[in-house]
Amino acid sequence: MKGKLNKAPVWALGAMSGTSLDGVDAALLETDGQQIFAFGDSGYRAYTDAERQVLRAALGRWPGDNLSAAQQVVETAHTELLARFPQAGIVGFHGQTVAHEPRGRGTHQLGDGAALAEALGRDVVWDFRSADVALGGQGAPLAPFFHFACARWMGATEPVAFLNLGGVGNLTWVDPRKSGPEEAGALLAFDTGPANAPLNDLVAERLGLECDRDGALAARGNVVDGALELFLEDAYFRHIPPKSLDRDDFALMLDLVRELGDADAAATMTAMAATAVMLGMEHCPTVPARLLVTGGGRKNPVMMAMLQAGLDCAVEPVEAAGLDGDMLEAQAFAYLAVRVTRRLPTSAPGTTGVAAPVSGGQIARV
Ligand SMILES: Nc1ncnc2c1ncn2[C@@H]1O[C@H](COP(=O)(O)OP(=O)(O)OP(=O)(O)O)[C@@H](O)[C@H]1O
Ligand SMILES: CC(=O)N[C@H]1[C@@H]2OC[C@@H](O2)[C@@H](O)[C@@H]1O[C@H](C)C(=O)O
Repeated sequence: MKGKLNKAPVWALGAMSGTSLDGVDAALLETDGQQIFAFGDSGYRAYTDAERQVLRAALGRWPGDNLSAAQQVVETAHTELLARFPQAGIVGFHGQTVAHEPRGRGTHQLGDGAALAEALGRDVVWDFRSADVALGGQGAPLAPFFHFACARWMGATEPVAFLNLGGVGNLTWVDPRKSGPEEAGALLAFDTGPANAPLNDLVAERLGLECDRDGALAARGNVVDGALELFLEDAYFRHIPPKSLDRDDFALMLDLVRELGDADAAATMTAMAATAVMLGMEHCPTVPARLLVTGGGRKNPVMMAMLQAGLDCAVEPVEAAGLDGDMLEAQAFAYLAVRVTRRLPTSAPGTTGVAAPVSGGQIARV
């Protein structure tokens, strides 16, 4: 009887606080840990400017540093948002990545799952990345197993690719004809390069803006080839995936546009993000039928046009396939939470470079 119950779909609530530090996304998903049965309500809780400053100060810090204020920000924002969704029995809590060095000190997500479980009175799955890193994987990206389920849900019959343009960019090539996400050759995933984070930092520093909304600034500028070429010389682009990045691994690219006017600097940084994706696409086993774009960067028409101009496949927001590009990552952590409770793998050699499929995550029970 227990085994039978374990296969039933459940409603799970996923929460993601991404590298662009804008806020927390939460979304409900009905799943058995393999198939998507239904998408549910979602919500967003922005960080205040004061909270964002506290989080920024925590970037690059590791456990043992005094991070109690930042941890409190993460836990309070999540508790406030997640309490709005009493429907879900289980919560998938990613937390806030503040440092990521898979070949060095590890990976660090702020937020204590046990504290959140107690505050919400619900079981919380958390610490999704550590086990993969401990076993030699990159610990990221983790959304690819969910991308496989999305491709199946869409009815895809040939390879498709998902691109997340968040603070960092990450690409997943999916072959939906494979039996499952852990099968060899089903997935290839990796971080492509910086996406919005350095562009946000540029416009914040120069103009006090949160982002280059709708690509308005980049649209008025010209791409400066010399700066773009210097950026593309970075060895990261030649590394064979899987590979992953920390938010600020490319922070020095701000120096490459330091002498440029605002519009040219924005256009050049937008081209840097788009060209990094184009180079990433060359690593895919086949040209996918379509590149479905999720994350905030899909709302930047300049970035999207540059991608379409440089690629041989259709470049479309995930909404073209019936998905929600603002919530895909939150949904992914709802999906992964159910997989963890059912001891199904959450990463594999093709997604993080881990030697064998691994089921990561800890479960904090109430
Ligand atoms: N209308 C818009 N025009 C241009 N850029 C936008 C727009 N809306 C959002 N963005 C960009 O998208 C970013 C937010 O993207 P998203 O929420 O996907 O990132 P994230 O989840 O925090 O990052 P990651 O996926 O790396 O963890 C914003 O910080 C901004 O740079
Ligand atoms: C260490 C970490 O938090 N990485 C994030 C980051 O943001 C985008 C990209 O870099 C991706 O690798 C990952 O997030 C998504 C949700 C993932 O794991 O799939």
